[in-house]
Amino acid sequence: MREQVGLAGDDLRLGYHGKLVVDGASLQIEAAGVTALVGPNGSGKSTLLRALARLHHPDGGRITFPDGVNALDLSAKEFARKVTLLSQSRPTPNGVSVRDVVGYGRHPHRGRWRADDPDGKRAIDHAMAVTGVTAMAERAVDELSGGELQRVWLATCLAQDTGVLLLDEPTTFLDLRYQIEILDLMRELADSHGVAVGVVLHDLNQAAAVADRIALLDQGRVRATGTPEEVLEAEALTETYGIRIEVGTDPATGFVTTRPIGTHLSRVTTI
Ligand SMILES: Nc1ncnc2c1ncn2[C@@H]1O[C@H](COP(=O)(O)OP(=O)(O)OP(=O)(O)O)[C@@H](O)[C@H]1O
Repeated sequence: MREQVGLAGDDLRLGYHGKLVVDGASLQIEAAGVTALVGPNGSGKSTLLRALARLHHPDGGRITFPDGVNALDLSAKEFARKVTLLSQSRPTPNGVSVRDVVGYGRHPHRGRWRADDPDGKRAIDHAMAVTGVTAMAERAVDELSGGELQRVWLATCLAQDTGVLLLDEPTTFLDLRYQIEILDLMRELADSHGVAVGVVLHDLNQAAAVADRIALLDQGRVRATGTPEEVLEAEALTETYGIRIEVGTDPATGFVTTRPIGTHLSRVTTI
């Protein structure tokens, strides 16, 4: 059984070309839980997630596992056995089959030969099954639709079989069925497999439904962290997003719901 790990960023300062875009952010991605990062465009969500995945070197602060190990001290392979990131865009390889792309996820578990990875086939088959891509296993990934490709990349992350799973807007491109299935899958991974899931979501109602904890980012700072009920609060959301947002409770599910109010349109709640 895979070890249960979480990941914490503490007082992170992150920038581009010498300009800080995340200034002193602290965030915990707890084992056996889903932590959602929400906030307006440009508030620093992707940069923060990429830093936790070691794809963006911090100008300050620490990234540690619960045992105190500094994430930056591990070898690339050791780190890749613990943490994976589904990023917003990846270059699509030409002429490579879905099965082979999902197999990339096994790379950190392989020695010099594929035979060194006895769990590989099971992990790849399982990852393809839960993301609904088994039927397209032999197709070339460059021939897939945006949503199909998104599911293949998610399968690649799942095949990596890490204790920490970071997802940057995983529901983008997906139709309603797969959006809900991926939210369900996140909960299943956290609840049944102890995975620490950190996910960037734009849909506050999806975040409220799936997350144990939410971090609200605002201009490079974590404005609030806590349960959905604590963080999704009308005044803070209205101030953060610059649009009036009403907050209520869905009588059917008990989840917090948010409703942005436009001049001509009000949001239709889908979850
Ligand atoms: N490669 C880059 N070079 C320079 N600045 C960047 C780069 N990537 C992001 N930024 C800037 O860093 C800030 C934070 O960007 P980031 O992508 O982390 O925000 P985000 O909250 O994920 O936004 P979105 O919701 O639009 O995806 C923004 O001001 C953005 O313009």
